[in-house]
Amino acid sequence: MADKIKDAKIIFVVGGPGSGKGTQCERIVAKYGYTHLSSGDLLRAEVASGSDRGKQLQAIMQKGELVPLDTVLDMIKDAMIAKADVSKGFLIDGYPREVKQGEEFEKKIGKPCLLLYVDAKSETMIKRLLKRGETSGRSDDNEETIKKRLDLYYKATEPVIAFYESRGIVKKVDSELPVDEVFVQVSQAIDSLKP
Ligand SMILES: Nc1ncnc2c1ncn2[C@@H]1O[C@H](COP(=O)(O)OP(=O)(O)O)[C@@H](O)[C@H]1O
Ligand SMILES: Nc1ncnc2c1ncn2[C@H]1C[C@H](O)[C@@H](COP(=O)(O)OP(=O)(O)O)O1
Ligand SMILES: [Mg+2]
Repeated sequence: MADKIKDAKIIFVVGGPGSGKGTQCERIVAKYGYTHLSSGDLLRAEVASGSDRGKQLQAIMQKGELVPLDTVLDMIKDAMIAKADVSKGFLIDGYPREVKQGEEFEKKIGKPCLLLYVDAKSETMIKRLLKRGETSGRSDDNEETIKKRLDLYYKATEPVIAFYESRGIVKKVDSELPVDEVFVQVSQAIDSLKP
């Protein structure tokens, strides 16, 4: 099982909260048929299940903090194994959020061929998240938690981009632009991958 995943295309999708990762992933799924796995969505599904573990996760996420590495990585790995037979490639959205997460992923699962860096200004991300918060029902889309998520992004997640830049696999897209125009850049990044 794990061997099958090793041969699959793995794309990390990294960017600040509200930068537009989920939006672009949806478009990628529609055009390229890749499997979209969002660490945040997997965690929210666990919260929705009402399990004890879900309750612990909810408390952490509401504070804008990172849940334990092993929890997220196990969830992603299980979801990848479940799709290994049918997937043309995996979009790993919202992971890694710190360099250590990337290192552990590579030890346990495999190497990414691309890191898609979805870049937007912090003012833009705040504006989008507050707007999303009007309808998302997400307990972390409020002003106080947004500020914490942004701080943590700059502190813990930006170093992830530098880490993979040294490996030459980072493609940055300008997510200040309208969704369609961002997706033109995303498509170019994906089309440039070797088969
Ligand atoms: N390029 C864009 N221009 C304008 N609004 C955008 C753009 N990309 C995303 N949004 C909006 O910003 C919000 C956050 O996008 P989302 O894809 O959920 O971000 P993330 O998954 O990175 O948190 C959503 O409400 C989305 O509709
Ligand atoms: N890889 C990861 N490691 C630790 N915590 C994570 C995680 N991915 C998500 N979480 C937790 C903490 C985040 O603040 C919360 C929401 O994540 P998300 O849905 O990816 O946010 P967004 O798409 O707005 O960037 O879930
Ligand atoms: Mg998202």
